[in-house]
Amino acid sequence: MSSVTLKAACYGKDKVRVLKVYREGAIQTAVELTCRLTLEGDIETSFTKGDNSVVVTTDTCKNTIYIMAKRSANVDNIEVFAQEITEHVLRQYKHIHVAHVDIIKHKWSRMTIDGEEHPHSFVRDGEEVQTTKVSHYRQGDKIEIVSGLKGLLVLKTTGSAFHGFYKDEFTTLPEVWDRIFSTAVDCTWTFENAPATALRQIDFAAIHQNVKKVTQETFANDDSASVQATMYKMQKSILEQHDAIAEVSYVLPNKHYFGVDMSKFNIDNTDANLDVYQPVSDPSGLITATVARKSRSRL
Ligand SMILES: O=c1[nH]c(=O)c2[nH]c(=O)[nH]c2[nH]1
Repeated sequence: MSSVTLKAACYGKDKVRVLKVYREGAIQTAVELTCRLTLEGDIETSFTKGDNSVVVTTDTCKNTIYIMAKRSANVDNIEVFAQEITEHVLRQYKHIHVAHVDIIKHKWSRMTIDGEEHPHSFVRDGEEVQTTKVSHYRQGDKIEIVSGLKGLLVLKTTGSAFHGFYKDEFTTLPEVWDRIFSTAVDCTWTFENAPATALRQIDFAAIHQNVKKVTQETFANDDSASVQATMYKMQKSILEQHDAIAEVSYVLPNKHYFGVDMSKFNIDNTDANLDVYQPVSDPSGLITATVARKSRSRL
């Protein structure tokens, strides 16, 4: 008898890149995605016995993504497109019990030419991407959706302080009442469990747009005591505005900008005269938190 056991297994195709063009008369729209489809189920024997009869090939996973993209009117709506793929997989392959679809949507914004939106030309105006991970379980037809925005680079030149922190013999950081605050926003939000039919009704695009708006508004308007405190305000606001969201996580690097020391040149670049900074690519601070609703039973 074997002394080992297959504890978990999952496989599929990653980095499947798709561009779908929607044509409505002269107006065209470009949607570019990077997709991953991975499967779980009665696939143990493919690992333990070399039995490929249970393997829906990773090549088929790739083809599934392309064919679903061909058929779908929702490629732009990544949470819905992902659910279309998971539904197909669970319907088609009875021995597959969980289908995971991860999608990254790249930015193609319509060009404005001579003040007019161009019908078929687009520009990558920022590296920010939209993401989703949809996990669809055959048991109970349960669908978990985690969506996100990543790579949104922001900076403010005042309205950020950091003082009153814990000090000991290792502390050298000076307290500041006015500093640069810059971060690359990585935010994910998990949807409340709901029947598959209800999940299809959620306006995912509107939620994405509003999470971005709240993130930017809070970043800009908050008199920041720390990255931690500003982040929590973003999370609280998102949960207050969206009943469909169960929890929100942020990963925010604190991209440091330090004043350049010009004392050797007899130039004052401190306090009220501080206006030349050195951006420091590393190390950076890293602040993360997840905020969820208090369970109703504890209210
Ligand atoms: O907003 C901040 N939070 C920290 O925890 C921290 N630590 C640090 O050195 N600078 C900062 N800034």
